[in-house]
Amino acid sequence: MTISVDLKRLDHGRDLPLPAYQSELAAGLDLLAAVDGPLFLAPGERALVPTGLAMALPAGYEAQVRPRSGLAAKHGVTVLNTPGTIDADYRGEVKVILINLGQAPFEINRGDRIAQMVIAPVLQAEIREVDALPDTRRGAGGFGSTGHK
Ligand SMILES: O=c1ccn([C@H]2C[C@H](O)[C@@H](COP(=O)(O)OP(=O)(O)OP(=O)(O)O)O2)c(=O)[nH]1
Ligand SMILES: [Mg+2]
Repeated sequence: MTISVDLKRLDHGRDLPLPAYQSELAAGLDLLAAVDGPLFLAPGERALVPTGLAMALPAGYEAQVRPRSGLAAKHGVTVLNTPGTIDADYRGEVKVILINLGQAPFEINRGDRIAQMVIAPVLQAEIREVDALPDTRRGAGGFGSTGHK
């Protein structure tokens, strides 16, 4: 299914290409780093990386900021708060909280594809407080209660 999403390139991202799906049925749009110069992430270090983008999602949708598996597998670099949540009413700059969990410093340059953004439908719940919840077979069992293998 396809929906329209309004994206705005901010001044410091004006020269960067718009995020794009990299294959016909890709789920995520790659997000680019709108940094001025190289940004070095030491092992264990994190950074709030600008994308130079703002957006307006339709009501009923969110955008999820997710890691790229290549960066994670090759360099240990991931999105700290994955999946990051972009609310439909957010008009600020989309930023990516990257963390280097690898053992070597990681360099980010302008235009590098640092994360991906998945547009997804989201429901808002109408919360009703109750005194009792319906019984189930699982009950309060969790956290490995069904076995460990
Ligand atoms: O990876 C992220 C996560 C969030 N945001 C922006 C969009 C989102 O709509 C807003 C708030 O995010 P969130 O609700 O996760 O953060 P918070 O700490 O709860 O901040 P707030 O009190 O502003 O909601 O920040 C990003 O740009 N990147
Ligand atoms: Mg919040």
